[in-house]
Order: sequence, then structure tokens, then C-alpha cells
Amino acid sequence: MPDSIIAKHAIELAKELGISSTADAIIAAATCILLYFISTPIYHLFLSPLARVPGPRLNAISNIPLNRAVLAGNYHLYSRQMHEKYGPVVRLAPNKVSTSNTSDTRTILATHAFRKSQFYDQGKLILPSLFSTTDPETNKVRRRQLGNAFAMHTIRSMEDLVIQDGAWSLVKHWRALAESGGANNGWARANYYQGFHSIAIDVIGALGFGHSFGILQSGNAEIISWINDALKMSSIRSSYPITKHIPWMFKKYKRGEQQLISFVKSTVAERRKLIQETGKPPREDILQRFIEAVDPATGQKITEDELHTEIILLNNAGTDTTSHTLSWTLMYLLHYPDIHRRVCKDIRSAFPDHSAPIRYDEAKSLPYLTAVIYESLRMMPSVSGLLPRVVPSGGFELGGYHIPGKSEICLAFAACQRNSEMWDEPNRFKPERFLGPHADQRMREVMAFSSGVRVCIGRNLAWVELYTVLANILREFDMRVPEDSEYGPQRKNEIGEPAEIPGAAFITCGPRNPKVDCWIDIRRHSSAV
Ligand code: HEM
Repeated sequence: MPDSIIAKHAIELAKELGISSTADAIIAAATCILLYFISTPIYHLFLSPLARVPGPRLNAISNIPLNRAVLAGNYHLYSRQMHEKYGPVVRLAPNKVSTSNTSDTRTILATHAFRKSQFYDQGKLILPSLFSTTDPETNKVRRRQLGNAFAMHTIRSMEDLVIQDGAWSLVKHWRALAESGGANNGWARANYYQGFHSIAIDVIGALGFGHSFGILQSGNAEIISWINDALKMSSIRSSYPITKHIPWMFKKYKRGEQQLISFVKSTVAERRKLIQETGKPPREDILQRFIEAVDPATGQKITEDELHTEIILLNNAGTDTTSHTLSWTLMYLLHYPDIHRRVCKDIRSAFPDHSAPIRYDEAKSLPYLTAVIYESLRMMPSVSGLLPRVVPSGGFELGGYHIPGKSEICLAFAACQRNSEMWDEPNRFKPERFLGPHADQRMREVMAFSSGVRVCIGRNLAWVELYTVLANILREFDMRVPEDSEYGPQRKNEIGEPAEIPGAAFITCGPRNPKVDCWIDIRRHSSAV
């Protein structure tokens, strides 16, 4: 409607209401605003279809408590505490609820009916990526275009690279470190978070950028800081989209994002140049599969902007997720020495020859190692940020509450996997739950990689990394928590279990203070020297 017509109608309305002076107009506007601020909370608290859903009253009227938890990196704890206090369905914000019920979560994830919310799109850098797109069609096309790059047979064909720049690189690095440990009765000190984080990025370098970044050896932190900046900025933009329009806000993170984009563009340009010069790809890796990506259903090729977007995503989705899982797994082993001893014994007796790396198939054949990894993924799923889905029109029955269309349901893998209705002693690290006749069923109930149509597309690569890194370092090294460590087997939490080191969840959840809490003493095991 043209502005002049709106103005005419406004004047007529003002006349009908008897508003003739500026003072009257100000009073009327103030009254409207006041009414709005009084009536909105009343609506959310008592009249909204979500009014019956349990949760704190403040959350029912405001997004602030939830946003504060998300921005402080506490969502993984916050959602668990909310569910422990209020039950399987909780109202987290005026328009958002969360569920800790695995079966409902699976139903929500099974199809594209529950779309990812705008929260994802707002975090985007160049274009919406395979991960962030809220549009089912874009996601389907992209998954068809890139699915082959992540298929198990493709990842297996790259296993040598994954081991060389991942597990074996870390073994060699720590061996050299252990040799320097003579002065301390053979024990040397290493930061395991830094080791895992470096190799996770080096593996993505090897597969997605044409060469390892060599971060483990050089400690070059540039690319790490760009990735961290991009991840933080994406999280901030998702909660506060306005920040992208204010150039001076979060300048450092925005600069990091731009550097990451330039780096990705130059990587692609370099690969294309090499192909042009030699007439063939220099190697078969994920970068090559991405460049050649075609949708087998329609023949649609990936565009240049889409390509850059997805390579950036490789860094964001494929590094912290894996390295955090490795860090949590090792932390649990260090905190539970009996479990640590048992898993090492299994690995060392199955693969006594230290001269060659243990490969994925070999490591995977060990039931106790498998149980340890699943238990770690259950206790601390590394993707534990806010993962909101939009309820389709028609609504959804969730745990006895009608959730109307357009509301959002936040997935809470961390809360699902510590739900006492599903898991016996949920807050205790107990790999045995994944052994025995019901092991397969229990493993299927772990949702750390999500499920359904938007299940993690990179999980095959993640599994190869998790198994090979853990099997090789646990075989090679004795490890213990340093004596001066604040956390370890001796420090118990309120239920008498070893306290976890504090975590921080910015979409992925990792150790909050790795430079303080993630040290270990290592030495080569007697069978390795
Ligand atoms: C232990 C390691 C990993 C864990 C626990 C994990 C977990 C997850 C989870 C829970 C999701 C769903 C997120 C959501 O719905 O919002 C997801 C999606 C995704 N993951 Fe992973 N991930 C891991 C490793 C990887 C790796 C190594 C890559 C790639 C190199 C990767 C790429 C992706 C992508 C592209 C998606 C988006 C899929 C879609 O929306 O269709 N992930 N991951």
C-alpha cells in the first residue's frame, strides 16, 4: 500500500479516536506501547498454546535466559539441568521448547517436515551450507552432490592420508616428546586437547585442502584462529542477527572469517591451476570430489560459491566435532583408571607390533574400545549447542503437550543421552552398557551424530579418525593425570563420580580451559620401546 494512503488512513483513525493534537498523539502512542509490554507477557504466560509446558516463568516471557546460556557456551549444561528439573518437555523461551525424549527426537529428525530454524541460516558466511540451509530441497541436492565424498568406500580409499596426518602423526610427535622425558623418570608432559585439535585440522587439510597444514609440528595457529573466529561469529550471528549489520561489533571474529574465505578461495584456485597444467587431478581427496560434485539425480553441478561454502564447512563441521570427542574420551579414560587399563590391555594384546599403525578395521574389531567410544559419545556428545527445528503447520504432540505450528523444538542430545528413563546411572561413565547381547540396540540409541534426513554426513570420516587415533595412542603410551592437576580420578562430583573438566558449547562442546585442564604425563609403554 502506498505511503500516502497509509497516512490518510492513519489521520482518519486518529480523528475517529479524537486525537487532534501532538500531545494526544504522544499519549496514545505511549499507551499502545505500555499495553503491548503488559499484554505480551500475559499472553505468553497464560494464553499461549505453550502456556501449559513446564519451565521457568522468565523463560516463558523472554528469550534472554536462553540466549545468555547459549552465548556463555553453557547450553549443554543448561538444557540438561532444565530437563532434570522440569521433565522431558521444557519451555526454554516464549516460542521454544526442548525435549529429552529420544523417540520424539528421532520422529522430529526422521523427515524434512521439521525444518532447521532461521537460527542456522543466520549463522551463514557466504551462502547457506549443507549444514546451515533451512531449505530441504537445497539440502537434498547438496547431500546428493557431496554424498560420494563422504561414503565409507571413499573415506577408506583415503585412510592412509587420515592415519598419516592424524593418528600416526600424533604418535610420532608424542614419541619425540616422550624421549625428552628422561629427567622425569621417563614421563613427559603433553597437552592432549592441543594434540587432537591439531591433527583433526591437519586431516581436514590433507583431505579438503590438498595438504596437511602441519599444525601439529609447527604449532601454526593462524588457520586455527580463523576457524575459531568463524565458529564464534556464526554462533553470535545466529542468536543476534543484528550484529552482522554493525561493522565495528566483533571485528576480530569478522576479520578471521574473511581470512578463512580468502584462504579457501585461493586453495580452490590453486587446485584448478594444477589440474589445468597437468591435465589431471594431483590426488584423489575430498577437495577433488567437491570440485567435481554433480547431483546424480539431475546432473546439477556445484557452483563456485557453493564450493567455497562447503569447503569452509569442512573446517567448521569436521574439526572441533572430532577433536572434542577425542578429548572427552581421553579425559574419561584418565578419570577412570580401571577402564583405561582394560582398554589398553585389549589393544596391546591384539596388536603387539608397534612398527605399523593400527588401521580402522582392526581397531573397530575391539568390542571394549568400541564401547568406550560410544560411552564417551553418550556422556558428552560433541554437538551440544542449540539445534532448533520448526514445528510444521498442524502442530505436534510432544510428551502430552500440543506444540503449535511455527513454534520451535530444540534438540538436546546431551539431555536425551543422560535421561534416567533411558539409561541406568546416566551420569556414570560405564562402557559395559555397550557390551553383551543388547549392545547393538544400545549403540543405536546414541544420537551423537543425530539421525534421520540431516544425520551427520561426515560420520564415516569421524569414525575412522576416532578409532585410529585412540587405538594407536593408547597402545603406544602410558598416560596419567599430572600430580598437580585440578581434575582427575580423585576429584569427585556430587554423585561421587570423577568430576568432568568444565566444558564450553558453541554449537560443539569442548573443554572450556584446555590450556589449564588438558595436560597429561606420557611415556612410551614398555612393549613399545
Ligand atoms: C565425532 C565427530 C562428529 C560428530 C559427533 C558430529 C555430529 C553431528 C551432528 C549431531 C549433526 C547434526 C547437527 C544438526 O542437525 O544441527 C551433524 C551434521 C553434520 N556433520 Fe557432523 N559430526 C562429527 C564429525 C563430522 C565430520 C568429520 C564432518 C565433515 C568432515 C561432519 C560434517 C557434518 C555436516 C556437513 C553436517 C550437516 C548435515 C546436514 O545438515 O545435512 N561432521 N554432525
